[in-house]
Amino acid sequence: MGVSLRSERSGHMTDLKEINVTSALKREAAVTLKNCSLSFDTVPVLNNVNLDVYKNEFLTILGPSGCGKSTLLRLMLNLLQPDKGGEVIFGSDSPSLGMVFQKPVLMPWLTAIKNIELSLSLGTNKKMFSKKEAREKAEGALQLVGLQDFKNHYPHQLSGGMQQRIAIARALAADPTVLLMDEPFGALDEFTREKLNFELLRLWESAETSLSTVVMVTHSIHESVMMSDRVVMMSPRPTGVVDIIPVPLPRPREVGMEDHPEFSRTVHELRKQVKHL
Ligand SMILES: Nc1ncnc2c1ncn2[C@@H]1O[C@H](COP(=O)(O)OP(=O)(O)OP(=O)(O)O)[C@@H](O)[C@H]1O
Repeated sequence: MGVSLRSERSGHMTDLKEINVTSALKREAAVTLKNCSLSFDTVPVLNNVNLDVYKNEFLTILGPSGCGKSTLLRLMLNLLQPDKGGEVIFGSDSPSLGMVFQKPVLMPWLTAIKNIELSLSLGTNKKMFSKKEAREKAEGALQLVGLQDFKNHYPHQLSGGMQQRIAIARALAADPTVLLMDEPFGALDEFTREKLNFELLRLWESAETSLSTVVMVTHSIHESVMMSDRVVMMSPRPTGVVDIIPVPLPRPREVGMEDHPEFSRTVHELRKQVKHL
């Protein structure tokens, strides 16, 4: 079976045919969750989650509503800490993290480019980028998502899909190597959602971005199979990892890949799992 991997240096896709990939390559983790449990007050949410997120992979997370998927991302972002005994371990070259939420959360009084510049002037970014660099980074990021001509538009002058592209540009502007996405396209119509799915894959595959790893929470089985290398299936709360299902589809993923026999087989396997949750 042909399996495609993203080459670390160039970002180009390589077909490795008839090779047992698991044994041929030792995969390095970008982020590891080790024995992670977490409760809010007395309510247990995560129950001993163990997960390796590999460098250069596109990982999706599926699970019932309220099971703790966003909580898992917040652990990776260091916004929450696991209960005693749990650890979030980052890979050897300390990946930088970017985050995209379900809603774009743009400042309505700032233009698209000013929204991005603002994010580059906050927290640790503040020390990293001068004003001039922030402007250049913001312009570059807008170009990546194809919205350079809308840089002076305010959020209310942009469609929902365009606003979400600005949110992606904002996350990419600081050159993250790991991008965490919490149902980023959940609020969009199907047409826009599919378009942005392929745009995101193009950005991840492109040598123009520093992106190596994407972790995306989604409610859509179809989206998880179309986008990812592996799908993590979570159980209802208190949540653990039920299974991790590889998606043996070639890359680049394209429109029409739904006709690939592995697409329907993987969708079927995931549906069976969801039924038993
Ligand atoms: N800050 C908080 N304080 C108390 N409880 C919280 C907090 N944040 C989340 N929870 C609870 O933790 C559980 C998991 O929430 P989380 O948002 O991680 O789930 P989810 O799987 O992302 O849900 P959905 O798919 O509906 O977005 C829920 O029961 C929620 O009520």
